[in-house]
Amino acid sequence: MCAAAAVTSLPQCGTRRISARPWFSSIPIRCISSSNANPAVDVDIDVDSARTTGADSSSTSASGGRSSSSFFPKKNQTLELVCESLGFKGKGICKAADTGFVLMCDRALPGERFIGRVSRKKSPYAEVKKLKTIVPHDHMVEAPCQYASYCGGCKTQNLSYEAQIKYKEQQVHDFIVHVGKFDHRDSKFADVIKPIVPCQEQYHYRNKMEFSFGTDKWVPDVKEKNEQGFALGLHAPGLFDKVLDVDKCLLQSEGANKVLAIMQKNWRDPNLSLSPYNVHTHFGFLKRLMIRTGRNISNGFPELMVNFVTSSYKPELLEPLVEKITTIPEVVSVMNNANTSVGNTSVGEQEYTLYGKSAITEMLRGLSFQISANSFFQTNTKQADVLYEIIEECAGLRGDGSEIVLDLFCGTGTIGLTLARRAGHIYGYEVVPEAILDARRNAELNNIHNATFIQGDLNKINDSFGKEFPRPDIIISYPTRPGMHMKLIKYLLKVRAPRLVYVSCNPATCARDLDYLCHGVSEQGLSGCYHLKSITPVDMFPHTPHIECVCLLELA
Ligand SMILES: C[S@@+](CC[C@H](N)C(=O)[O-])C[C@H]1O[C@@H](n2cnc3c(N)ncnc32)[C@H](O)[C@@H]1O
Repeated sequence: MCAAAAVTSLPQCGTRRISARPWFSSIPIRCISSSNANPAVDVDIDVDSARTTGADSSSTSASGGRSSSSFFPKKNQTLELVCESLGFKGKGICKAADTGFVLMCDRALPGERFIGRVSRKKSPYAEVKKLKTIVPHDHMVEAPCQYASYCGGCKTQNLSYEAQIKYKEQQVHDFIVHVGKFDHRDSKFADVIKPIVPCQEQYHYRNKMEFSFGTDKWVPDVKEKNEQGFALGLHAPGLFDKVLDVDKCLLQSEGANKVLAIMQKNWRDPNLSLSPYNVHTHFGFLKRLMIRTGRNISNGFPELMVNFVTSSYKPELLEPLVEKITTIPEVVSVMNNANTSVGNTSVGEQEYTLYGKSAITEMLRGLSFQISANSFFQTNTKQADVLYEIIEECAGLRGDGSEIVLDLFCGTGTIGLTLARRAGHIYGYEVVPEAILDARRNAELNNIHNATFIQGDLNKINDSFGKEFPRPDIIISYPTRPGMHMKLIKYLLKVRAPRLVYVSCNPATCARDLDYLCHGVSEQGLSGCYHLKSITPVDMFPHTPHIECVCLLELA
């Protein structure tokens, strides 16, 4: 078995794209030659050798005992399958009996035996839609949310939390081995991958939810044309124009649910003449409802911001709703982002305060942060505290005020500011100008004077990057899901900061970037210069497939 995935040409973005091939977590793989590889998919796995996987041989399939290379199911073919594990994006990984051919099924959970129909062929695997469960999955629990089985948000609510985190931990391990090319047979490997840090609060942990208004109410399992009617809720999975009407979401705070309930009771009242925005005709007024939960920094009580995203500015139309929702004492801010564009964005061209303050506050690691309607802020505050504590431990600042910290992808400056107390100076880098303004404001709010925030695109850096600040002793890098651009990898390998803390929200691109930093990038003539000291998976979002990781790298 080869633990390495194939390396092919670098696409334009400058880094290998990682295809979401989650099944490799549990099956033997072999390298594919770069000449055979799809140039758009730079890390790929051939499942040819998957015959020995131990897929449940008692399940029937159309394979007839052939190898996976000769077996390829037809579109619409029905198969009886057993889900073996959970992969990337939370899809269930199944294998056709005898062949090991991989089929992925949304919402299939480990241990579940089911009938599935092949919906999509995507060599070298296929996607399956579940038709009927024959034997339920292992570690089954009752999902407390009535929408859990079809809302796109919580895919694993009816899988015990212990099992959820076990599969997340497994995924990180497998990406590190198969994409990152770290040798799991190495005696030190077991110490490098730390146990996943679970989330103490598995419900009501989100401090921000965005609901859509829609003209097409989505009723699950009704094909194509759905029940007509207006809806306020969450987009049906994969359907931008259909909205699942929800009156409660168990991931948001109790206060936010009170707001949602009042909205549901009132917004359709014909006397208010409110219309949801139609994404096809572009008529209609109400686009989105965003509810944010923060905390009053003087008394610690929750405070709520409600943000209406509308297609025009007509405060008189919103007034009756504002009156109703402000009867909830926690509501301290009602905002209106008016957006005339046809795009699906919640950021308005103009922002108006309809009631109270224009920003709410929150505490993180003892610091206060201002959160305005469109500010980026970690969505699980309590677990962000835990994540930042791990980051701080990894950063290992001496605390003598001498060290320079570079906080890449700094957002509103939260990580850097929490480290500033023990650092000489913090330099934060971020592409969104508003986030930089928030970061500067947050520094002021906390009386922090040793932090500088610089706006810039880290995908477009050149050789002069790094001239604005002294050589860093510690670099924190927390990119978005695509991971780091090759230009940034080159900079990191050139500047050789003694300590690098890589925080990731995508274990696939995380593993790729760790491979670059530790083993080099042969196509670019770059040698790796780091040792992976530890990787700590952190569960920030129970019931969803998301996983964060904090990786500590030290100069080799
Ligand atoms: C995962 S968030 C981390 C934010 C922050 N460090 C925190 O802990 O809350 C990633 C951040 O990277 C920023 N970002 C995305 N692409 C970027 C780019 N090309 N250059 C600089 N910043 C970027 C995003 O705007 C976002 O604030």
